[in-house]
Amino acid sequence: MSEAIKTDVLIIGAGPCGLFAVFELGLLDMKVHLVDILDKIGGQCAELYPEKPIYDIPGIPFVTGQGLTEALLEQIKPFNPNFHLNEMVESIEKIGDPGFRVTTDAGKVFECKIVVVSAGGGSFQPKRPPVPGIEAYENTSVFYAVRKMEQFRDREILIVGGGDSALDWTLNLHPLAKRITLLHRRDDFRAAPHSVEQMRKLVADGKMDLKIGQVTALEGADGQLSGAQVKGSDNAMSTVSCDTMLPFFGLTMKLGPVANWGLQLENNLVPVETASFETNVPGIFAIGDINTYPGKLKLILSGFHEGALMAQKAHRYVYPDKRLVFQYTTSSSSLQKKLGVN
Ligand SMILES: Cc1cc2nc3c(=O)[nH]c(=O)nc-3n(C[C@H](O)[C@H](O)[C@H](O)COP(=O)(O)OP(=O)(O)OC[C@H]3O[C@@H](n4cnc5c(N)ncnc54)[C@H](O)[C@@H]3O)c2cc1C
Repeated sequence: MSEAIKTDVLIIGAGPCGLFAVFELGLLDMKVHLVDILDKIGGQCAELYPEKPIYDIPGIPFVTGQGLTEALLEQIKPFNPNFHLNEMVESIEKIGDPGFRVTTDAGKVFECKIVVVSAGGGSFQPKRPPVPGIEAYENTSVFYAVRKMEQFRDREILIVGGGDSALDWTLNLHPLAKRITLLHRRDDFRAAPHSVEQMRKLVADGKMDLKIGQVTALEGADGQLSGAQVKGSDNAMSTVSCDTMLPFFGLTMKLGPVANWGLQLENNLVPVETASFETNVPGIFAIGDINTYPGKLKLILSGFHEGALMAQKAHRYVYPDKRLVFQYTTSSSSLQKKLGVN
């Protein structure tokens, strides 16, 4: 087990509500680390609708999902939060009163006084392609994410999909792979046009292969892939030689390990009381889409409000001897100093 990272607050989920919580906690002098299973910051806004407009963020008539994420990141810059992406929080263990040891699937350990669960609808998990027996190859020859590129050096890789992930990994892994074949069900890609252009140039130069069709079966033994049978758009069958397959079929949200943390659950949501958004476990708070209470609206603005009230109660745990004085950012020189604006 690695040495524990010590922090005041560990936030699970770097969606908009987790991000704004960093601001509210930072104003009250609490240091934060955030963990997210995604490879990017912004939760649903960045993953599901980066280019769609949001019209109901108070005071901002129009902003895209990605635009909001970038604005939140700019706002929390003075507090220098630490992000741990591509990692899923698996377990939370009570070690103090309050005090918690939090462990990720990458073996990273945090020791913190407060946990804030801002896990949205749960963890984003990859969709499994409908190929019989694929489970037997998962994590040995079939991978749904690239955590370390080096792992794929000199591999004969079949990348399946037509979106940004499929195209980005085709281009990124191309220099170190033995050979890359990109397979998509039609010769039309949803990915950024520039990436598609680069991929087509590599194909034209004979540096990689492009196939149109769908995987119908896998060939290999003991979890080691040797090829994939492909049905072409003309129904002709062929075999693509490969030792590794990377399917990128999008993500779906599943509650995941949140269910195992000793938190009360109601229809896969975490009930909280509305003065501080604390859960049934003192010191663990839940904000944003993951929580439930009478009248809850799954809106970003609700999560912002929840984060502000959560920080007030969290302060009592982190600084039990300090009295909190309510202050406005417009008029408090101490808050402005923390924001680096005076
Ligand atoms: C298409 C669409 C349009 C929308 N439009 C609007 C709108 O106009 N206005 C509005 O207010 N809202 C809108 N919403 C809803 C809004 O996006 C959500 O309310 C908001 O994203 C919730 O934020 P959050 O931070 O609570 O959770 P999320 O954004 O869901 O982020 C949660 C994060 O937690 C991570 N996570 C979960 N479990 C774990 C774990 N165990 N370990 C590590 N990480 C974990 C997930 O990977 C995820 O990144 C829209 C949603 C969709 C899908």
